[in-house]
Amino acid sequence: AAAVSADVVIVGAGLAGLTAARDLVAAGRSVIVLEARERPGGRVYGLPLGDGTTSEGGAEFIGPTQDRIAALTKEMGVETFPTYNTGKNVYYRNGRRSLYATDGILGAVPPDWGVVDLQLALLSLGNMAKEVPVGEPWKAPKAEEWDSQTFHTWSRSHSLSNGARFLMDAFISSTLSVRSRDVSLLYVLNYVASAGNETSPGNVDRLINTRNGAQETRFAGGPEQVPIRLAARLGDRVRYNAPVRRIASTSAGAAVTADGITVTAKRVIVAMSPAVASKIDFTPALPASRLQLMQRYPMGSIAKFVGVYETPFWRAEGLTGQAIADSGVIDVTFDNSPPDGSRGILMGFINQSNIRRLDAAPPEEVKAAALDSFGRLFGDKARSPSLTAMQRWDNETWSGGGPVGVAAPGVLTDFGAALRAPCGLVHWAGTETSGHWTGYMDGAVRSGERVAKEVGTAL
Ligand SMILES: Cc1cc2nc3c(=O)[nH]c(=O)nc-3n(C[C@H](O)[C@H](O)[C@H](O)COP(=O)(O)OP(=O)(O)OC[C@H]3O[C@@H](n4cnc5c(N)ncnc54)[C@H](O)[C@@H]3O)c2cc1C
Repeated sequence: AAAVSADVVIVGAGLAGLTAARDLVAAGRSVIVLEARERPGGRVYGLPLGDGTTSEGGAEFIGPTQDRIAALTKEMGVETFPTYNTGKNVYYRNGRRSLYATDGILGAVPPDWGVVDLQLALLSLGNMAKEVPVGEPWKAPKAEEWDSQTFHTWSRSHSLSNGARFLMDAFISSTLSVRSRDVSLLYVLNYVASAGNETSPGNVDRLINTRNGAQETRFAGGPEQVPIRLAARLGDRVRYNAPVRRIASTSAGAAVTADGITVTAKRVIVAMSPAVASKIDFTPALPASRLQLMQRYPMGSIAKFVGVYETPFWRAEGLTGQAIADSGVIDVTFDNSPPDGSRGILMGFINQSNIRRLDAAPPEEVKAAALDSFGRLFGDKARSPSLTAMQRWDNETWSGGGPVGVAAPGVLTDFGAALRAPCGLVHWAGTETSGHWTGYMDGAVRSGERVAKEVGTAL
């Protein structure tokens, strides 16, 4: 095995690790990045369609106030374009398909019965989120109370109609890909609070909307162009196929052992979700707070399915390509066509419950179920794409699910501070550690910038 030494060794070449490497190199430090996969980007991935092109298989969109990923995108010379959003959205509920406009005051929320209840509940959610210090939800005055219940418990304490209940759960599954009973109310409040920047406080609308929200903008050539170009700039500082197995710290420094290479360094940055970091063997053992946090911060479950068509035919029918459904394996869709619309690509999310049910199903079975969903939502033409592809994040060893790690009741108040607190020579990054836009690419970049400063000061 090769033996290398550097000032800092970074574990993980996702956006967080690569950003930290960029900043440390700029500060004159020597850096080695060890990446388990054969590619950079982690949860940002160009899914091969089988004809030499790709579609967004993981992260896809950015939106207003996501300033740090926007700046990095510009720095890497990657172009962006607006998500296709002209026309009506499809709402499929109780076996009925209806169409709705999204330019009214409800934005992306379908006008179901009970939408007034829903708006009142969302309003109260927004007001509670204003009391949450971004990135430090455990310091909210009512942290104990809010972290003692799931989002499900809280939402049911409002006299919500069936439609409003469905949409409340859809809000959680479409943003976190967990069920609303899986996640603490405090976690959700922090997620809302984090959907902003230093000058514009977070709010629910910015999380869920396409126009003026987190789904507003896409990347020409896919967002993976950003980590690919950043990794290329870092050159042979980034080592692939190097899963880190062990991190040992002594008074002399740290030794990080990966398959095929050992790196000794003054400081270590672990840049990944807490659940994935828990696979690494740490010597001496991590403090209990951190070890236990890593046992309590599971990933959501999610897959993305795409179908390729000669044209984006739904556009000609006055549809955005966006849908919300209460049945079928696909519950949310988007138009993933290239910027010039030269062909049509429809993308469907397969949420936590649906992908879990299909856990052992062969790909053909998932494909048939997904095409059935597309057909119900967008008509028979949607049943016969020329190409299809699927990315099942739950099957990815080095992600363990997606899009983000979540916390059940009690975790943030009792263990949250361990998300970012350095442990000896080991520092933590990854979108889960971010204040603003935790869970998003922007949060990953922010965490990389924060940890580079932290380590720079410590060196
Ligand atoms: C389906 C899906 C849709 C999403 N949609 C969006 C979206 O539209 N917009 C948005 O902003 N965000 C979206 N996200 C979230 C976004 O992808 C993440 O927030 C972000 O990419 C996380 O970056 P990271 O660097 O923190 O972690 P990761 O990308 O997970 O990077 C961690 C890296 O560490 C590597 N690694 C893990 N273990 C080891 C080890 N032991 N040794 C060496 N390397 C290791 C992994 O291979 C990976 O490369 C989505 C995610 C998914 C899955």
